[in-house]
Amino acid sequence: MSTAKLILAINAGSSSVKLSLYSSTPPDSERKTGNAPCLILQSSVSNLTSPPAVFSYTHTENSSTSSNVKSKELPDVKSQDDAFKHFLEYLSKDSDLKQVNSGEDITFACHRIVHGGDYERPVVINEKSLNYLKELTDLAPLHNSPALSLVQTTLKQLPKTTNIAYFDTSFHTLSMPEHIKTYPVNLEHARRNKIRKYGFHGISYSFIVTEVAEYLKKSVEETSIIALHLGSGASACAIRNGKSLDNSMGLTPLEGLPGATRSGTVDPSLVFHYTSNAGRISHSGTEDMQISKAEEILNKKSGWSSIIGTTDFSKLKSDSPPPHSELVFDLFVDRIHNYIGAYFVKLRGKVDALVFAGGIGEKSFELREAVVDGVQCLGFSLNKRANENIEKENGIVLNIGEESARAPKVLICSTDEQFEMARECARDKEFWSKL
Ligand SMILES: Nc1ncnc2c1ncn2[C@@H]1O[C@H](COP(=O)(O)OP(=O)(O)O)[C@@H](O)[C@H]1O
Ligand SMILES: CC(=O)OP(=O)(O)O
Ligand SMILES: [Mg+2]
Repeated sequence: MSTAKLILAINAGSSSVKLSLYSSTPPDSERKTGNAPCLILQSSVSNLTSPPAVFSYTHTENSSTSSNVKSKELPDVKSQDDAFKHFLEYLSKDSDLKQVNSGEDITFACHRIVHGGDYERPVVINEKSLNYLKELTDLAPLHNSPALSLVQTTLKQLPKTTNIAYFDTSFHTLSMPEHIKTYPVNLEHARRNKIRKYGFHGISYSFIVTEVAEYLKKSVEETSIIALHLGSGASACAIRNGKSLDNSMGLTPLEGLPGATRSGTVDPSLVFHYTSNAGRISHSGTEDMQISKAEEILNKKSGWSSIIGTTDFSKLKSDSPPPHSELVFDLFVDRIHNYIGAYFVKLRGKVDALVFAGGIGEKSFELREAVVDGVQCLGFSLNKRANENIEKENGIVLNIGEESARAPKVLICSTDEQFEMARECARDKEFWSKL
């Protein structure tokens, strides 16, 4: 009898929901590494911030099944929860997927929850942990609330499934030094109110450093990189000897690089000049999310979409780019340079690679070229042909740098937060022992 169980990994991003279904046997008591989960199905709903939303659904073992969907527009899907419900309904009607007869077949649901507060590792979702996470919703206004509504939907629709929360913050929490985590404000007040730098995209950075280390044939503990996760939310991370040293995001995912709808770092007094009622509660806040007008503007009405009118970054280099496209492109490259320069210094120049990831990092060759062009002084150099022809290459990590024994590499990593959660889940004896 097979002991394999199904793991559904759910990644609610700010503009998308990405879902992957895996099968996995229980962790091996002999081997520490556990078993790599085996991918059965991949699905996503993207463009949630530039409707209509687009649905895709692919059986990995059966490329010819009629259940597969390449890209279908879903005009009625407006939120992450709508997207998840659409996926669950589609899955329940998919008679070609032999491994799933009903929702009861899914043993674990791994949820990406962006803000985990003080949680240092993943946690089973129960009343206590759910209440704690609800208290954090205001600290990740674009993420925690939608992700928790997916948790509620899972609890309702898949009542037999064990739900586990994985946090973007955990990767940074234990290793980021105190002087980097601390904001220069009254320490007592900051401690009482849990005000510090948390850092985000940690599930992605954990995946990236593991895969890059394997590519470089080094151990994770010997691998130091500057990683850029550039998607609807964008951040940079300095990883020293496999661990997070610094991340450009802060108390919330607003700090640092600009995003599709987020301003990133601005002079903090800008909010008082921008609107005189900045501190009032926003009308778009819900019962679960009490955000101020200033937070709403900086999180949802800023970023490049506020300048070019779309959250679709690929429009910047299209045949008819919107007005101010060049300004937005140059501004983004400039802010990325700020972090590469700073992190190169923080890593004392001991950098194995500059790594591009996320929707923009993986797809925009123009952005990669402009970024690398500006950091040649640090020894990075690009192979333009390789950079422009990555579609022809296979592999999770691709080299787009000029070959040189001494120079740091320039890499693209197809990041996979769903796989990272499933991989962690597959080797966690504690979670399996409670089944
Ligand atoms: N070919 C492309 N060129 C440039 N940007 C792209 C391309 N395809 C997708 N993107 C951008 O990637 C971003 C989404 O990245 P992703 O990491 O999937 O987002 P999320 O933050 O929702 O997880 C969007 O801003 C989208 O415009
Ligand atoms: C933390 C964050 O910004 O996530 P995403 O890029 O998925 O929106
Ligand atoms: Mg994302």
